[in-house]
Order: sequence, then C-alpha cells, then structure tokens
Amino acid sequence: MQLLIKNAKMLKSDGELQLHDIFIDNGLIESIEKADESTRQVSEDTQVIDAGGKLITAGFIDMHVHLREPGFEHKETIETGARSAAKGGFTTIACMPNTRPVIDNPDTVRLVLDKAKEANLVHVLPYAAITKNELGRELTDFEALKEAGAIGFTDDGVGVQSAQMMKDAMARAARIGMPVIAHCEDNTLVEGAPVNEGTFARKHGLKGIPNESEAIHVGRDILLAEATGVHYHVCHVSTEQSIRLIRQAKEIGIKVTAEVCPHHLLLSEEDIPGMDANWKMNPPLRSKRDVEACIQAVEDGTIDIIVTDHAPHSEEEKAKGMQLAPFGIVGFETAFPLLYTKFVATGKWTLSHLIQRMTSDPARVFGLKSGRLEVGAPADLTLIDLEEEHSVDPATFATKGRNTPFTGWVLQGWPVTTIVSGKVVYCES
Ligand SMILES: NC(=O)N[C@@H](CC(=O)O)C(=O)O
Ligand SMILES: [Zn+2]
Ligand SMILES: [Zn+2]
Repeated sequence: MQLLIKNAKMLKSDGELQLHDIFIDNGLIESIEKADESTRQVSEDTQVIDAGGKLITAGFIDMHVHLREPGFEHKETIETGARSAAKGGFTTIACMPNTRPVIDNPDTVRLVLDKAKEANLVHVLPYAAITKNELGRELTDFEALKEAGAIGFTDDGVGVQSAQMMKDAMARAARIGMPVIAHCEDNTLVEGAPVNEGTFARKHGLKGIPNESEAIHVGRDILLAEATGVHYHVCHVSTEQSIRLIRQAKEIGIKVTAEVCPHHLLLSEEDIPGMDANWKMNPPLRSKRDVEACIQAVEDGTIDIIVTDHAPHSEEEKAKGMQLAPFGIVGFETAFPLLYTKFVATGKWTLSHLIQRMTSDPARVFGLKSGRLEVGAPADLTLIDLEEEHSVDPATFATKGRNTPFTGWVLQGWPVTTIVSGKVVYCES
C-alpha cells in the first residue's frame, strides 16, 4: 500500500513551516520532498491525500490511558478507546492494567493485544501490574509478562504502599531492562478524600488530598530507583514538591522521568464550579502554585512528556456526586486543541516544544521507534487544522466517556486526519 500526502505543512528544525509532499510505502515514510520541488510520479493505485496546507506531525504518543477492557466495557472498549485516540491525533497509546481481571498475567496481556489488533486502529502497548490484582501483596511474573508483550510495570489507580514491595519490583524490573511506572499516593494521608486539600475542600467541608501524599511516594521511589538502577517513571505529576524531588534526582543522574496531564497544566482547584464530579480526578486539581510549577517543569524538561490519563466513566457513575463518583476524566479528543490554544496560540510555547512533548519525547523515554517525522520512520502521522475553531461538545466524542470539565471551551488546532502504519484510521467528516 502506497500513500502520497501532498502540500502538508511540516515543522522544520528552525521552527519554520514549509509545504512538503510525503510518500509512504509499506507503512514507512519513504521520502519527504519540498512540495514545489517534488517530482514524484505515483502509480494509479497509490492513495493521494491533498493536505491543503494543514500541519503534519508525527502521530501523538500517549503513555498513560485507560481502555477499560476487559471488565468495564460499559465505560470503554479497546475499540472505542482506540477510535477516540485516533480522533485526538494519537497513533500510539499505552494502556493501564486496572481492568477486571487486572492485566497481571500473560493471558490478559495477550487478550489486550489481540483486541487491539482486531480494532486495527492505533498501536496499543499494554502495561502489566506490579502486584497481583494491584493489591500490593505479591509481585506478578515480570519475565512472563514481558515475554507476552507488556512494556512496563505499574499498579496505576493505586500506589504501591510497601517500600519493600516497590524495592523488590524495581530490582526485578531493572534485571530485565523494564521500567517501573508509578501512581504515587500514600493511602494513610488520603483516607477517602475526593478533592485537593485546599480552598475547594474547605469551602465545601470535604476531606482533602494533601500534596505530601503524592510527593512522599515520589521521594521514596527516587531513593529506591537510585538503589536499584531501574528506569523509574512518575505518573501524572501534580505537585510542586514532587517536581522539586524529580528535578534534584535528575541533576544527580538518577534514571527518573515524569509525565503531566493537560488538566494539571490548565486547571486549578479554584476553577471547580461546584460539586460536579466531572472535575474529580486523581491526582486532584491542585493549587495555582502547583499548576505554575507543573508548567515550569514542562518548560525546563523536568517533566518529560504530556499524557492524557484518559479515564472514561459512565454518566451514571459520575452522577453519584463529588464524594462518591469514581476519579477520572476523558482526555484523547481535547488534549492537543487544549494545549495548542492555551500554550502555543498564546505565544507561551513554540509549536515544536508542544509537539516534542507529545511525540519524540515519549518515544525517547520509552524507547519507541515512532514519534519522528523523517525518512525511514513508521508512517504514523497526524494532520492538524490549526485554524479550525470550535467548542468542546462531549456529544460528538468517539469515546464512550462524556466526563470532561472542558465542555464548551472554544479551542483551535483540531486533528483532522490520523494515519497509522500508512493507513488512514481517522478522517474528519
Ligand atoms: N486518574 C484517575 O482519576 N483515574 C484513573 C486511575 C488513575 O490514573 O490513577 C482511573 O482508572 O479511572
Ligand atoms: Zn494514577
Ligand atoms: Zn491513570
């Protein structure tokens, strides 16, 4: 299968945008030529897309998502999740193991990979659990899980409470060259709190989740990563204290990397309009100070990558209210327009800075071949209309989830076509 994308605006290393023709053969980028110099003749059966001056980038990579299958298909399936990812411009997604059953055995890893293959949309990379059933009691069989296709170990959804368990996990992961990805949360400091310990909690008489519940795990795990030599990756960083610890650890050469979600860069607890569970996620929306620290950390590279933590839940579940509803919001279909509109269109970040954090940086951190728009790279590509502007309407989402705090936000920079291995998997209708 051959594909020719004509007149696509490509970001050059000097930040300039230039029209290019990109020729794809056999799932790989075969040539990139300036549009006005292109001489390529294509055969009749080559598919031709005229990008009409839209931006082309390497497809986005999201290293933290929840696809809910097996077990919670009413929230999402691998197919609906992958469709939503494609619509958001993502071509590779890494899914978390907090399903039912938990992805803690080779059969479930293979089931996820089979379902993803059946869906035939985006690349789906499964994480496996650190502990059986994510209960924190007994390590899973790391070697067998790696063999089955897991790309790293995490108990996302909960923190690994025992330091000894985490140390054993890291030592074992290090031996087989695999990363440990951590949801950082000390349960003894949280006790059923639904929101951040701060202004909103005080105003509404709710228990609060303090910053230390996250940062204590970050600090502990950095020491354990130093002791074991593992690649340690911190999930959804939300506090200035965690960032301080990660920055120091990087300075002294400990193998730590970190991610942040768009909502922790764009919203603080002050923005929560009321007792609406579409604003409830874990970690919670923090103070403005924390938001500023997260933005600074993305800018200076302390935080390596941006992930969505796409966490769909049903409307019935979210209707239970702030105290009882599950944590989590959807993320695929709003991530790029949100970040483009709020950071790039406003002149705070360059376009290439944002795109790197969503493509080449995740590829570097997790050793993936994709994430680059260059000859020889996989033809995982996204076309984006930087001018198109419309408001966020959950009724139009491809995900089953409607749980977003961004309803009604007017955004620009919408993905219009997504290509995976040289095949169009999403095209705006
Ligand atoms: N982030 C969330 O608020 N929820 C996630 C769990 C998690 O990422 O910790 C979920 O599985 O719903
Ligand atoms: Zn988590
Ligand atoms: Zn998560």
